[in-house]
Amino acid sequence: MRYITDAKEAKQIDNISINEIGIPSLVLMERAALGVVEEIEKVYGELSANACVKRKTEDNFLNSQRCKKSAELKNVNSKILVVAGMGNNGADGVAAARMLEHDGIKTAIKLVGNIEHASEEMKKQLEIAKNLGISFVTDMKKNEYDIIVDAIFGIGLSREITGEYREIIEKINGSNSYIVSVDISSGVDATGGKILGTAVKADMTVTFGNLKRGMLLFPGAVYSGEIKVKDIGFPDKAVESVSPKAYTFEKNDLYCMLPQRKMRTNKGSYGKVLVIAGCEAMCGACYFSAAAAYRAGCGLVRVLTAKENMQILKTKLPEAIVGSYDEEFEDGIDFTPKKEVEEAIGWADVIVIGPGLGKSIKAKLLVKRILKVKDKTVVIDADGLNILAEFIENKEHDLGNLGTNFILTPHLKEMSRLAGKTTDEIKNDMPYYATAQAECNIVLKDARTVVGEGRNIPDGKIYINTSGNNALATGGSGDVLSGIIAGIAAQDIKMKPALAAAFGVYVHGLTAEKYTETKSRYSMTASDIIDMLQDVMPR
Ligand SMILES: NC(=O)C1=CN([C@@H]2O[C@H](COP(=O)(O)OP(=O)(O)OC[C@H]3O[C@@H](n4cnc5c(N)ncnc54)[C@H](OP(=O)(O)O)[C@@H]3O)[C@@H](O)[C@H]2O)[C@@H](O)CC1
Ligand SMILES: [K+]
Repeated sequence: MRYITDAKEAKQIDNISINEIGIPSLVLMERAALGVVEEIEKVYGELSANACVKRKTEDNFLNSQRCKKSAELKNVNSKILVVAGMGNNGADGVAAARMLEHDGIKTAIKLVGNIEHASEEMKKQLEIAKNLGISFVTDMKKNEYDIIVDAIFGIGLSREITGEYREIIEKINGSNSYIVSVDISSGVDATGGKILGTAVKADMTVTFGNLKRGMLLFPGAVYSGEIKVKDIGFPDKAVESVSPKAYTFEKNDLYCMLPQRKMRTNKGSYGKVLVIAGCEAMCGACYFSAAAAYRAGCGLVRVLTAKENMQILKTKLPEAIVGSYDEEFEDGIDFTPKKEVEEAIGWADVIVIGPGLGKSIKAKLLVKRILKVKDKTVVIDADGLNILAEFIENKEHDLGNLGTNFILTPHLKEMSRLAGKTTDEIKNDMPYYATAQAECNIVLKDARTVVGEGRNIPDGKIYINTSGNNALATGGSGDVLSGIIAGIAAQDIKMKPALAAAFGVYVHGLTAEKYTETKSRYSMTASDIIDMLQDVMPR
């Protein structure tokens, strides 16, 4: 598990490390600059060997790829230009320039901003650089440098970028150079990922201590390139006392998140998932969800679906207990769920409702019933969410009333209906909409899915997913996710629903990474996601 900080938390960690624990600011800065230099020298080595770097497009931002380029970028004088602002981000850049020169790589510095406003550390770094005779330039010629280091603004960016700052950022973006941003791309808001007027389109960002939210969330993610996190010596004590609200998973978490498979266990030991899904002639979504729950490791899956789907489900997924909710409706539209539905609800540890369920009266009555469940984790997905949105619109329900046992899995459009906001509003502040609107847990799905714990959960966390790729943009992918989350939650009913949801999202993403190691990202289907679970779940 890795912390992700916002601008305020990152500054607090700086502050505690320096002012309370007593690590000198210049010591941290020296390590930060060394971290930048280490990464630059790797790139520089490739450039010197006539390899160059392909600038990324939005589509392949997750996979910054180096490639051969024929353009003649080599310059006999200065190879690297550090563009430095007047704060400590600029100071990191000036320190890095000094170290690059020390290592024999010709480096120049271009200052931006009013030197009278330079921070104390910046003044010190400038003094050292001048004493060493590092060259300063006043102009930045296009394509003169192999590498440009963006050290204009870091986490101290506080407003829209205008004037000379804007001009230089546009010049940097218009160059052919490989661009390395120090700590965060200048122009990206470290908290929300917004672009404050303009921003540097980095090929690589070397960030210090912890990932910043803004470089993972859109649109900031597109401007960050490949991200390298450098440990510059912020003590754990400082990080823990700030206890950042956001986190992400890493591969080694796979082995500690799920309960161990002990020797003397049976199918009853790993939980029971009930999937209420599929309407007449809509069987696929139900199958995907149920099959994924099994592959995610739960012990038993039971399905309640439309009568017409039963045979095909029994054939395609013989492992599942298949029943129908249809019999329950024989009394007409005034029915209340009776035997089979009530019995199945009582049986389950975790319930999924919604995939392919349709919006019929039957579906609405089923959702209404499930919304009353209080004592088990419930995943509401797809049509379940659309029906819930309708209830909310008709004032029959309130998003705020759903308890902490519920996990909603909306994509942006579904969240827009649930929250009564535009998709742009949701898109621009995903952490807020994943946490602040409801008491329940929300899996807000996008290329960078955000999972939030309800607004009233003390110390509620936000999970920002970093696994996966665009191979997941395929029909049925969401149905599979609902099943994975339920399958994980069922194995440990004490696990917080938000944690099960976040881990499910992470595992779902890993399937795409695994798949595209050997196969085309254009070809992955929902069935492939289910199959790949065998390769990504712990052995
Ligand atoms: N603390 C430490 O020792 C360590 C810090 N570290 C490094 O320091 C970075 C944070 O440094 P920081 O706090 O000095 O902020 P930074 O990002 O340089 O920007 C502040 C400057 O920008 C200016 N400014 C802001 N917005 C503007 C705008 N739109 N347009 C124009 N100007 C604008 C602002 O001006 P002002 O608002 O004061 O007028 C001020 O001059 C961090 O990201 C990391 O790289 C590491 O070395 C580890 C140790
Ligand atoms: K920067």
